[in-house]
Amino acid sequence: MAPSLIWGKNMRSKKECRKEALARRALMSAKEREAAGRRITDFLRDSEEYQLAEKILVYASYRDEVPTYDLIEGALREGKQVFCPKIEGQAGARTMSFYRIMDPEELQDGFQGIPEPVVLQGRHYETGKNSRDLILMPGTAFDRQRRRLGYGGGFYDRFCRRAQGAVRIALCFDCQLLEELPEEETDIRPERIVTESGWI
Ligand SMILES: Nc1nc2c(c(=O)[nH]1)N(C=O)[C@@H](CNc1ccc(C(=O)N[C@@H](CCC(=O)O)C(=O)O)cc1)CN2
Ligand SMILES: Nc1ncnc2c1ncn2[C@@H]1O[C@H](COP(=O)(O)OP(=O)(O)OP(=O)(O)O)[C@@H](O)[C@H]1O
Repeated sequence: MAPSLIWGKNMRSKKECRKEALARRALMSAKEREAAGRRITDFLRDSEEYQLAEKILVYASYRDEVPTYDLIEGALREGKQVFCPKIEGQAGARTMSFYRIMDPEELQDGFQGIPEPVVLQGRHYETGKNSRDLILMPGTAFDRQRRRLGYGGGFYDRFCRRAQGAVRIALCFDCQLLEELPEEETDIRPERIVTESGWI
């Protein structure tokens, strides 16, 4: 069955939008990325959502994504519980779970070379009553209506549906913002987006 699309006139495909935003992100220098990452981290730390959250579900950044290692270390130092995503299951039936880490060294290269948490007893994040838990979402492209595209796995869309009570904030460089993204009914928008220029 074809997915139901809320498709405007002349709207570009998700694939094209991803490609454009990723190409723009790749043009940032390491220095620019680092400086922008620091500003994003500072904005986030100042937010009520971050300060109130006891549990933070955060992607472990890889390649040229908005860096999250300072955030992870800071949150651990402050005594927050930090969980990172892991892709589990065989092709065709992959799902995303989160596992608690106590130290960034507990992350090891996993799915597609992304750093993932080691699976240990008692570390699994349970979706259910998740009020005040904070999900920090990665993404490839965003727009000002807070539409979001990831790498195309649908992992965050599926996970966020199960973690209804949690607050969703996406981390994004300014250059990843496009005019208007296509959206499917299953896409879940973050409640806020933070870039190096501030909040959307
Ligand atoms: N740092 C980080 N961790 C994360 C995510 C993320 O976006 N960033 N994810 C967010 O979901 C999940 C991993 N999702 C991924 C989904 C697809 C591909 C990927 O490489 N896809 C192939 C082609 C896919 C296709 O054929 O459609 C590619 O891009 O070449 C990578 C990661 C969980 N962990
Ligand atoms: N809750 C869901 N139930 C069933 N299928 C879904 C759900 N969410 C997304 N999908 C499907 O998964 C596929 C990939 O979705 P999409 O292109 O939106 O991923 P993405 O948002 O880029 O990736 P991610 O969420 O992993 O960052 C699409 O075919 C979409 O219809």
